[in-house]
Amino acid sequence: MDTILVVNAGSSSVKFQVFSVDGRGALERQIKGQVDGVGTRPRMRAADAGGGVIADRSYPAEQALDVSSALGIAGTWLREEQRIAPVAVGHRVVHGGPDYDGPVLLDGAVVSRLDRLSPLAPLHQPHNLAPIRSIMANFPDLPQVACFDTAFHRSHGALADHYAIPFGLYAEGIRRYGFHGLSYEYIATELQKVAPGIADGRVVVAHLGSGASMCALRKGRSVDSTMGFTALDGLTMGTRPGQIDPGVILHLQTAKGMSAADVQNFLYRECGLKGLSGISNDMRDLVTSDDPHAILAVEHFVHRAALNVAMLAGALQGLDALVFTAGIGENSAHIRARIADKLGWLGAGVDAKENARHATEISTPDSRIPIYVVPTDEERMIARHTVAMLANAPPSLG
Ligand SMILES: Nc1ncnc2c1ncn2[C@@H]1O[C@H](COP(=O)(O)OP(=O)(O)O)[C@@H](O)[C@H]1O
Ligand SMILES: CC(=O)OP(=O)(O)O
Ligand SMILES: [Mg+2]
Repeated sequence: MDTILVVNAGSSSVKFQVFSVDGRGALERQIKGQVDGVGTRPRMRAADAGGGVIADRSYPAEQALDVSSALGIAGTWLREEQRIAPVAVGHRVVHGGPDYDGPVLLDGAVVSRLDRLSPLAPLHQPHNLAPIRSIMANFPDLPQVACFDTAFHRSHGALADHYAIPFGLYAEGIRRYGFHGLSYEYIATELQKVAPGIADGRVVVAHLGSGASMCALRKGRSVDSTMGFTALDGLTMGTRPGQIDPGVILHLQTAKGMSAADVQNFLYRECGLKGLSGISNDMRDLVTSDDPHAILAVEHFVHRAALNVAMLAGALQGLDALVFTAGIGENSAHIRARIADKLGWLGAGVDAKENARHATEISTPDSRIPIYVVPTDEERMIARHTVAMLANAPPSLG
């Protein structure tokens, strides 16, 4: 049986999965792992097909100071200890720019083109491309497929896609792309199974992780999202501010003499939960803290999330369901309850018991809006795209 490796480098973690694929293209997960706590408490964990732990290792912070080192840890373990020999590798690549509305088979020219988008996703794109280059150098015949966060949002209409800036800049690629599209695409397919009654309705999906965004789905397609040209806009995030008046940036440059590089570092690494709390970018550290700055940071996250649900409900002209997913959305009953509480005026209500056990449906029977928790699986989505790409490009299989 063939094996597919999937690599998903996020802003604070490296996730990977190994799938077996049978002759009909059906996928079965063999290994699921991640290296997280990058720069703070690096830890690699991996489980086998049955969910049994096959690795759980902690590393000194200086051994995984950045996502590249985390990629090295995962790669060495997969190669040397698990002896993985995949027939193809699927990668999450955050930014596809205006050129890509679907997955692409990678070669040197495509990688160069994607590299030009690195300034638009400095926390992700370089880490997405690093393993592609390294695999290309060491295994030049191994097919590699890039799957983009932006692709699923290409269904947006002009109103969602344009900024109110001179029209010609759109053709130069200055658009509201949206991100986390692989997660939303997966959730859209999952909803057909777990909540078929609402899967074709108007759904806001809240992908709340280290990077956080929301997507307005209508009939399973993205019609709007809180992120735009880059993954900076929208919600309060771990280290990114979310929505911010561009005047603040101008002020930082003119009054405080910050360079473009300073501002980039500030916006991607020093803001959000980390900047507000002065304590941590990790929601787990903040929800358990009674420090007033931590309390403000959590309240800000909740407030902005609730405002954005209402904004996207406006884009959808109604709301048939709200779905929570990703690290915070799947694991923090506390944050879910607080966001839902702020949506009480819309008729949203959370059942404390169902929420505490992370049930699929956590709303009360009389909630006007059904609320779901659906674990995302960007890697499985990437594996599906990779298998489909190989089926359409059989020569690469060899
Ligand atoms: N039990 C929990 N309570 C609160 N936050 C959590 C919990 N588990 C995970 N998280 C949050 O999830 C975030 C990671 O989410 P994830 O979707 O994996 O992010 P990314 O893909 O951007 O690295 C962590 O930063 C952490 O704050
Ligand atoms: C686009 C983005 O912010 O991704 P992540 O949440 O994985 O950092
Ligand atoms: Mg992620």
